[in-house]
Amino acid sequence: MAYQNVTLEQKQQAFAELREVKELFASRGWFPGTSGNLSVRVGDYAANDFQFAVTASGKDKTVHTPEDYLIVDQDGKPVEATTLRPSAETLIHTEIYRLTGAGAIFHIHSIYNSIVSEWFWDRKAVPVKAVELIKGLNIWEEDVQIDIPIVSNFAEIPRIVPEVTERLDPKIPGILLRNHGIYAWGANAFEAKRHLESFEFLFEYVYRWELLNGKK
Ligand SMILES: CSC[C@@H](O)[C@@H](O)C(=O)COP(=O)(O)O
Ligand SMILES: [Zn+2]
Repeated sequence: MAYQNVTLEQKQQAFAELREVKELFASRGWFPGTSGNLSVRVGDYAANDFQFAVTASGKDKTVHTPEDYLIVDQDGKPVEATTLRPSAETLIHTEIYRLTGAGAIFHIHSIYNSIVSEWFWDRKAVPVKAVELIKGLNIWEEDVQIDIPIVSNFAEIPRIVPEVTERLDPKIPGILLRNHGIYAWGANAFEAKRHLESFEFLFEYVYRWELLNGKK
């Protein structure tokens, strides 16, 4: 099927949305050393007619330039001739869109998400029990325990994708890469941001809890 290319208006709107999120996350120190990447979907998931706007690879995400974003297709390939390279991790975005129908996907590296992903690697998931911010993930059961999946962090991104396919839990809007960072998503940028903030709160909570208790 031939996909409709996004219109100029859709593209400008998607880039403006990414810019706003990028600026906020940068102010929190969430893009150290050019790490992190962001995307928003443009078009209709149900009709399988969409593309997405994604951050260009290797850019300093604490500044704004005219070369910060580009539009890619569902295989992660630029839809227009450009010298920009999409994020090196675009294939993870394509797989998350395919599996979830999300409207936005945000990836950041933080000390807390990196440490807990390594600390709980033997379980392949970070367990979190009965912390109020679990509700920020739209999970409302009382005293619930959630397990946030962790996948391997291979240098070759295509090797990570099958683990994402296998381990992604439709109830949990995020997945950790071991000693690397978190991918969080939502129906739109507002929800993806709420999920990411909730995850980061939970990771700091778990880290401090483990430290207090001194054991797994
Ligand atoms: C420079 S450290 C981070 C990268 O290796 C990568 O993990 C990352 O998050 C950013 O890659 P990018 O290609 O800029 O989207
Ligand atoms: Zn990364």
